[in-house]
Amino acid sequence: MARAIAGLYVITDARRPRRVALESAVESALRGGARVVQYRDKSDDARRRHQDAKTLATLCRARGATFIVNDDVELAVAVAADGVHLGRDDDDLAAARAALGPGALIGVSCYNEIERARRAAAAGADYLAFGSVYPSATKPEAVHAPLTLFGEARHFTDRPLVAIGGINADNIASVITAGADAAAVVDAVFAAPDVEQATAELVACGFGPAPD
Ligand SMILES: Cc1ncc(COP(=O)(O)OP(=O)(O)O)c(N)n1
Ligand SMILES: Cc1ncsc1CCOP(=O)(O)O
Ligand SMILES: [Mg+2]
Repeated sequence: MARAIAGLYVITDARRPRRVALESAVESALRGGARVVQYRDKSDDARRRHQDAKTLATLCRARGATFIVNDDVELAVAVAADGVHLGRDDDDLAAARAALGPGALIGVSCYNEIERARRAAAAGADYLAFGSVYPSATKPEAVHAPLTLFGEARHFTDRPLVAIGGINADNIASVITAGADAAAVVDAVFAAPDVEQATAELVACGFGPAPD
């Protein structure tokens, strides 16, 4: 069943612009064990963004994976995504909830700010993301978020906690041990020469063998 925020959470890389390549890369990530897919594309090519998001929404639905659109509430509604991810420069949570409805999954970036997480949880966020937990080549300007935030946040919310930023096979176990329910990655999956194998390795290192 779709809609859970747990396990390996992969985020697409708009530096790989072709739709067929994008679709096949995401398909490989799903075969490797990714459970959540976020479509992240900062371009202003609305037509491509709509086509890509529609393609990935269909793919994720068929595979039972959760599909999230980054930033763009309108696009999430248009392609019937499972939800949207919002940061401090994006729509606010109440507006997104009004547009997407009570069943949508709305994730909120909390950076390294525990008070922002507390407010987002109280306002009804469905998951909270902290990062960058390690230096990120995808977003080198991101603030550093210490792993202690996951334990702190667990005191006031039972919502899923997501770690993001510079996560790879060597360090993914550390973020799960710290209390993250999901690990979000771009490069560790989509910059890998073999996307399926890289995904499977991350899943094995972070979440252990799949149950029978
Ligand atoms: C799962 C997840 N966590 C954090 C982010 C970052 O969101 P934001 O701060 O809005 O930055 P951009 O991704 O929009 O550059 C994310 N996208 N996903
Ligand atoms: C969107 C975002 N926000 C904080 S780090 C990051 C990028 C994560 O990408 P990578 O897994 O390649 O470090
Ligand atoms: Mg954003």
